[in-house]
Amino acid sequence: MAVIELKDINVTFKQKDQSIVAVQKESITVEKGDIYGIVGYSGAGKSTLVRTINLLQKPTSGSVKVNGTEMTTLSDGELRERRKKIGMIFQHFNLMDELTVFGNVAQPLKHSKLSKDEKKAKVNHLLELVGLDDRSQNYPSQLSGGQKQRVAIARALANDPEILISDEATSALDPKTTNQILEILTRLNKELGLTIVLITHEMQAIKEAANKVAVMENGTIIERGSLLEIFTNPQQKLTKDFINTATNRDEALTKVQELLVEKPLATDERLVQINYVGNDTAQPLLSTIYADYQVTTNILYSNMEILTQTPVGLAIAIFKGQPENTNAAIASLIDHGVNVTELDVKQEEA
Ligand SMILES: Nc1ncnc2c1ncn2[C@@H]1O[C@H](COP(=O)(O)OP(=O)(O)OP(=O)(O)O)[C@@H](O)[C@H]1O
Repeated sequence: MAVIELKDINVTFKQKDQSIVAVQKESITVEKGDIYGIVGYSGAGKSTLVRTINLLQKPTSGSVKVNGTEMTTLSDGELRERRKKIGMIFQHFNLMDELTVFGNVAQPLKHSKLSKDEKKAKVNHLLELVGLDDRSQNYPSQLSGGQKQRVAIARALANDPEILISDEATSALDPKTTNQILEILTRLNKELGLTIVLITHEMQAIKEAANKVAVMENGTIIERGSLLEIFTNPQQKLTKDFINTATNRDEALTKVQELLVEKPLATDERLVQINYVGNDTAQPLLSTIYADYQVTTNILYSNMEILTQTPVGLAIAIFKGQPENTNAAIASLIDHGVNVTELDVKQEEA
């Protein structure tokens, strides 16, 4: 079931002497239970597009449906009610410094019909959900960045939202804390059936949490698909760049290239990148190419990820053998569904 349907969204910001097109005729559908990642560099239009979901940003034109209701034509009162069901978290947490952790989480419940005791129980339950029940009387200044973001998550859940929008929520955090936050979001997605839209400039974060991905550039989505599709068969250069960073392939290739300056390839050696998906890992196949073609494999780097329950592997290796044998070995690997790309020793390939 589609929970969010953005259709033909345009957002243009008019300034004195120019207009900035932030989102250009873009559509996106988010199904219930998705963790939908939107990745792109700063200025791509991610926040602007996503802020149209709760009309924090009014689209210049286009339709915004949440659970089938057109949001752009609601009265102010109706919109206020609907917005309560769409929680948001941000890069800089946006907590109120003068309120305790408890006070911050209780803030959205100020006008709710719950009794004082019910509110208290609810806030304590939310703090338990994010593992901060022992810090309820602290002030934000007494917390780490990761803890502040956990308070922000608890606050975003106060009105039992169906949708959580995470706008660069992990961008100010170190990698370990980022993973803790992403684990919390993944758990809330599973346990509460929370639909999450995750905006980030880091494909790594998408890889950890999302099941669907859209890549955005210059106000448009240039590529979209399931996490597995995007990681195993990216089409656009920008998508490939993001993935190469997220799988540490870029870093590994730079090291390999440095190594090859010291010890260049022999004439019967070739540098290759091997990609495979699924359970029949490339490993046994690489041993068969020695038996069948007398081509030896020297693996310089390898990385395996489990993406939505599917193993996805990447290796950088040197094949050594007679040229015609190496060609036949590569053809055989490709026949078996293993993707083999010859790498330029000096320069990065697109
Ligand atoms: N209120 C505004 N007035 C004018 N221009 C704006 C406004 N908000 C965003 N823009 C412009 O719209 C474009 C898209 O910005 P947006 O914030 O959506 O990008 P983003 O991909 O979310 O990047 P970031 O993560 O840096 O916020 C940018 O060129 C930005 O300068």
